[in-house]
Amino acid sequence: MSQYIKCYGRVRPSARLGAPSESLFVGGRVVTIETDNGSKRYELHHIFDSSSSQEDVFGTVAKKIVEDCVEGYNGTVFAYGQTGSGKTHTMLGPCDSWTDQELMGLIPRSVEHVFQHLDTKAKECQKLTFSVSVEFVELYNEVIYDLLNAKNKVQLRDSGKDIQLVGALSKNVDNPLDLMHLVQKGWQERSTGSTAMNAESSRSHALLIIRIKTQERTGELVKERSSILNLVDLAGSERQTHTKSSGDRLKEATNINSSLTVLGRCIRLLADPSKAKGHVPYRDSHLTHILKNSLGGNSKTAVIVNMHPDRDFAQESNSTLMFAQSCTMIMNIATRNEVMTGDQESSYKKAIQELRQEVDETREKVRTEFASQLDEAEVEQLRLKTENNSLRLENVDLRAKYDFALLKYTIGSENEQIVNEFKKIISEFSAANSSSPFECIALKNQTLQLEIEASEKRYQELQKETSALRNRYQENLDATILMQTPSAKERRSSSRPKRRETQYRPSPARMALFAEVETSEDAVLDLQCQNEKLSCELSSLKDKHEEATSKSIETERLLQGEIVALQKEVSIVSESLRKSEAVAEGYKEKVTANNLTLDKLLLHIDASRKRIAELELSSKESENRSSEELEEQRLYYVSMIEDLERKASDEYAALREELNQKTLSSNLLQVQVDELQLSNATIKKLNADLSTKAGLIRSLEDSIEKKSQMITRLEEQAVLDSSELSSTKRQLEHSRLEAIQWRKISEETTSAMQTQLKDHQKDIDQCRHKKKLEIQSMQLSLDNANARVKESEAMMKKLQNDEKQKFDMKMSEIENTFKEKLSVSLKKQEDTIRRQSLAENQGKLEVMENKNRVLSETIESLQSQHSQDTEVINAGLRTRGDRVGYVDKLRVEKKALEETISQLRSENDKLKKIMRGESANKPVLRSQTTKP
Ligand SMILES: Nc1ncnc2c1ncn2[C@@H]1O[C@H](COP(=O)(O)OP(=O)(O)OP(=O)(O)O)[C@@H](O)[C@H]1O
Repeated sequence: MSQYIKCYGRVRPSARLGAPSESLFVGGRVVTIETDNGSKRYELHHIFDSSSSQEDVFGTVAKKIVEDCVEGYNGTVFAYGQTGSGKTHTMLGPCDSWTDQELMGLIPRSVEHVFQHLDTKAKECQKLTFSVSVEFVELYNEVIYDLLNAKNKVQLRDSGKDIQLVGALSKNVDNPLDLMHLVQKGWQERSTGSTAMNAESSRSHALLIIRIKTQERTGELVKERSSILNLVDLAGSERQTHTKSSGDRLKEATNINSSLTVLGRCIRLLADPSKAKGHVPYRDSHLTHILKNSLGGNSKTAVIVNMHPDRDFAQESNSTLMFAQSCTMIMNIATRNEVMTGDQESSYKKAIQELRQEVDETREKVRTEFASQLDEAEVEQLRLKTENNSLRLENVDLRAKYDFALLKYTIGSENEQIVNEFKKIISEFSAANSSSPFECIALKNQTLQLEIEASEKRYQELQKETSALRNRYQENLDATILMQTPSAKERRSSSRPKRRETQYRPSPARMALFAEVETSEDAVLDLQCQNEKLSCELSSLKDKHEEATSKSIETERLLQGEIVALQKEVSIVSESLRKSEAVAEGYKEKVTANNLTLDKLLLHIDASRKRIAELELSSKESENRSSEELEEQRLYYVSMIEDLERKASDEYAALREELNQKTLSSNLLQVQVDELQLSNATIKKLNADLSTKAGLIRSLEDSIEKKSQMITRLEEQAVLDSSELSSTKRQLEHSRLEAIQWRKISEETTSAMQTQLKDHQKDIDQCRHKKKLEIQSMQLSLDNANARVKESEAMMKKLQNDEKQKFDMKMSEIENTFKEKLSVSLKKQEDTIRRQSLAENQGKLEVMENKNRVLSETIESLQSQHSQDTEVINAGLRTRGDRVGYVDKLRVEKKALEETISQLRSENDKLKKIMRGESANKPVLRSQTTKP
């Protein structure tokens, strides 16, 4: 991670008594300084004014660096400024204040925070162990002293990767108090002195080095992190005139100034991008050498520049601010110092297994919770059912009472009383069933109905009575009429008016009858009145009934509506329940689907990780192979060239010796020439080998190209994976939104699922991030390998060309000199040999010719003897046995003679060969000498 050095300013309170004359004006990130040459404006990461607290400074400057240190990044904080500007105040705090929560400086706060953060991490992760060690040194007059060990001298060793303090005591600590005790002890040892500006001025640069190591175990995987936290309090950067120093103080100041000058030089170079990659003179001073990694290296660095606000120090403050400005331009590349050991694959597998187990456990928990809630709901349902049953029973009881009352009522005895009793029961009933108005009204209705029926019955009875009385009255009336009406004779004589009237006098029985009729008529009238009253009552009752009926209908309607609404609600609720069940099912399915996707993703991640590992392995292998091969080739060629050089020089020496001594024969020279030819052939072969190796390198490059393509494909795959992930995320989000609408259980399930999935998501993101980092690192290593291969190839080619050229030149030189000398000596030798051999062979030839002559003479004599013998044999050997014996004897003799002849011939041939050989050697030698 590359980032610029963070630079902060801090202005101390004015030291002047009375009216201060300040030259520094702070405004957030900007500070304006008024100098003799006008006002200047500087912008840093933050400027702390004189009212800023120690806590503010620590929180802004060092807290994050300390936390990053615990996470494996190197960190440095150093204070720069003129003497008395508040560097020690900022870094350590006022004298003996490191237990004062308000005044303690950056070092005690950092120490406390390191342990706090480590403890928190250890609590979060049970398998985390850590160790903290501390070194404390000072740099005084360009010598490093150990402040923890009686100011022993310390040497610097630059391992390339980091700077080691050889001879410095490193103390292990496990709590902030112990560490601060060491710091306090060391600080007392520090070189201080009194100057004109500070009674207790630091005359050395103090370096507190805290080394943090953490080890985190996840399954088989062990993650080891190590980091260094440098807390530096520099000596004052002032000019000598201000300190009014002399003697030792002056020497100290000169040394301080020289080291700070080197620091300034390094920073100026690092701040200039065109020069930053060039040579930076870190080694010119111990201070810059120790801070090498903190300036443009592997560290997260913060600089605090301390300043006096007073006008007297404006120039110093200005140069301090210029230093700070340069620091803001320095780029550091901080990387985590982390090493992973153990079986990564199995640890990942284990982690996945643990996650799966967690998922299963959460699922089981949700399931049991859901089941318990269902049980509770069932119990509640049961309770309601029993309550309902008891109410029903009560209702039945009341109905029985009501029926009894009704029976009594229908019997008709004590109507009013029964009605009252009935009403009482009804009211009781309605009181008991206050929750059910519908039933109450129905009962009231029924009561009224019964009342009406009773009234109707009474009315009918009365009507019957009335009709019976009316009949009786009619009968009586008819009888009276009969009695009053005269017979036909009488009717005829009825024309006689008054006489008959006056003559008719009713009998007493008839009079009684009349009276009875009159009473019955009165009774009928009474009854009619009663009847009318009753009909009135009836009509009013009917009205009431109708009213009650309409009311009951209305209520019934309302209740029906309510029932319908309730039923609807119930159906909605049951529907929603069904839906939520379906949704829950859907969730379950989604969970399983998500799990499957997760599994797939994990598998995919596994596969890609394996692929990456394979690729890494193969790239490493190919890298190793190519580097090994190149190394081998280089060594081989170097050895070959050396061999050849050696051989050539040996040969050259031998030849020179031979030439000087002139004793070796031309055959040996011929052999050497042949060897040289052979070596030429070997060189050609080597050239051919080189071309094949170049082909091999080209094929390696191809394979690297292929691998990089594969990496891009993997990256594309990762992008695809991420899109897949985002779609899964969207799905999950949608599901979550759906889930919010439903019941609490579903919400809980969803939230549980969400947290679960978030965790997975986090894991997946982490895995993706790791994968990306791995791919990046692989890419980097591949690029490096490519670059190295190319470099080594170019080097090899150059080397080969150089060596070849050298070799060719040497060879041609040797060849030329050799040929020159050889041709001269060969000519001489040839002449002598030719002369000698001619002389020798001439004599031998003569001898041989003599021998030949003798032999041919012998052959001729033998042939003549043979013819003579044949004649003798033909004449003398008469018997077959004689002939055979003689022939055998002759054969033996012939054989012996033939052997002698063949010997002589071979001798002759040899001589001829020698003769011919000499003459055949001549052109070869000549051709060698004349060849270019
Ligand atoms: N921000 C501040 N608030 C209060 N007092 C301060 C502050 N800064 C410095 N001082 C006081 O100023 C005096 C000098 O400060 P300090 O010793 O820290 O300076 P220094 O830069 O370390 O000097 P030197 O380089 O000579 O060691 C001390 O008495 C200190 O308490």
